[in-house]
Amino acid sequence: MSAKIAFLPGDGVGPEVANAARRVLTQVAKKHDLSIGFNEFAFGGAAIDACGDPLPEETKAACLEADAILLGAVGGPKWDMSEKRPEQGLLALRSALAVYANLRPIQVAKGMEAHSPLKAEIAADVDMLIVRELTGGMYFGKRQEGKDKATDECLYTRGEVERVARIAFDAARKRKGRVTSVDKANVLATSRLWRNAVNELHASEYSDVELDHMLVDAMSMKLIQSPSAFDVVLTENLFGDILSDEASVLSGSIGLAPSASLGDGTRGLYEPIHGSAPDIAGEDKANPVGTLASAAMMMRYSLGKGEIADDIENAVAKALAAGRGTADIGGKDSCTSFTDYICEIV
Ligand SMILES: NC(=O)C1=CN([C@@H]2O[C@H](COP(=O)(O)OP(=O)(O)OC[C@H]3O[C@@H](n4cnc5c(N)ncnc54)[C@H](O)[C@@H]3O)[C@@H](O)[C@H]2O)C=CC1
Ligand SMILES: CC(C)CC(=O)C(=O)O
Ligand SMILES: [Mg+2]
Repeated sequence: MSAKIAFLPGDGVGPEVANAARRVLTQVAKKHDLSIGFNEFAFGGAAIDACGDPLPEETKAACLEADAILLGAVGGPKWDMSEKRPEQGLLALRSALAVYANLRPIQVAKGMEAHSPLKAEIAADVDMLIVRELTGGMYFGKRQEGKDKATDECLYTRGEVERVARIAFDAARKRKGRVTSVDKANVLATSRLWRNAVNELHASEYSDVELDHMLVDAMSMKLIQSPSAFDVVLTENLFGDILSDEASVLSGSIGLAPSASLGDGTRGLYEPIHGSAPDIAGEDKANPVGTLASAAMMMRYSLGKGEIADDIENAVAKALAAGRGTADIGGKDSCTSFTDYICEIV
C-alpha cells in the first residue's frame, strides 16, 4: 500500500517538528508494508515570502489530491500585523479541505505528572477529547477593519452545528458516553442556535449519550478544577481554540498536544495545536511530541493504519515514561535527539 502525504512544514518551529514526524513515519512505515510519498509545498509565511500568497494554488491543489496533509505551524512576528498573514493561508486551507471537526485529545502521559499542575491522582483520570468546530464562526465571518472601528462577524448555521455535533456524539459512543457542549448562550445568538441544534440532534438521534451544557467562562474554570469530569467537549471555533491551549497545560506542555482535522471523507489535516513558537525557533528546542502524535492520528484516521499509530504512540509513551523529553517538559533532549530516540525504538 502507498500513501500520498502533502507535507507543509510552515514557519518557526514548524519545519523542526514536521521533519521529526516525517522521520518517524518513514522509519515505522518500513515495518508495516506502507510506502509513504511526502511531497513538500510552500505554505504560510514562507509562501508569502516566496510568492506573496500564504496558500499558493499549487499547495492547495496538492492538498486536495493527497491522502492526508501533515502541517508544522505557521506565523511569526514578521507577519503578525501585516496585510498578508500566514494564518489566512491556514484558515483558507481548512476551509478548502472542508475539515469542519478538529479533534484535540488531552491526557496526562506517564512521566508527565511532575509537569502537570494537577495532583497525580487527578492527572491519571484525565482523558478528554475536545471537538472544536473548525470552519465556521468568528474566524470565517466578514471583517470590517478601520482605524477607529472594527467588526468581526460570528455566523453559524444549524447545519454547521449539527455536523460537528454528530462527530462529538459518535466519538462519545466509543468513549465514556458523555458530551459537554460549551457555549455562551446567555449572551450570544450564535450560542443559542448552537445549544438548540445540539439539544435537538441529541433528542432525535443520540439520547443514549449523556449531554450537558456549560458556559465558556465557567468551563475555563472547571477545566482546571475538575478536568477528569469531562469526556467529549464540543464547542465552536474560537472557544475551542482557547480552551484547547488551556487544556494542553494540564498535560504538561502545549508541545505535547496533537490534532486531527476531519471532514466527511477520509482525508484529514494533521498538526500540533501549538503555533510557530518564535521564541525558541531555530534552536532545536521544540517538543516534537504533539506532531508525532498528530502523525499517529493521521495513520489511524486517514490511512486505516492503526498498527502504525499504535507503534508511534507506544514509542512516545515509553520515551516520556523513561524521562526523555525536551526542555518544556523538564528534559535534556533537543528536538533532534528525542526524535533519534523514537526512531530507534519504533
Ligand atoms: N496552527 C498554527 O499554525 C498556529 C499558528 N500560530 C501562530 O504562531 C505564532 C506564535 O504564536 P504564539 O502565540 O507565540 O503561540 P505558540 O503556540 O507558538 O507559543 C506559545 C508558547 O508555547 C511554547 N511552545 C509552542 N510550541 C512548543 C513546542 N513544540 N515545544 C516547546 N514549547 C512550545 C512557545 O515557545 C511559547 O512560549 C503567531 O504568529 C501565531 O499566529 C498560533 C497558533 C496556531
Ligand atoms: C492560527 C489560528 C488561525 C488558529 C489556531 O490558533 C489554532 O488552530 O490553534
Ligand atoms: Mg490555537
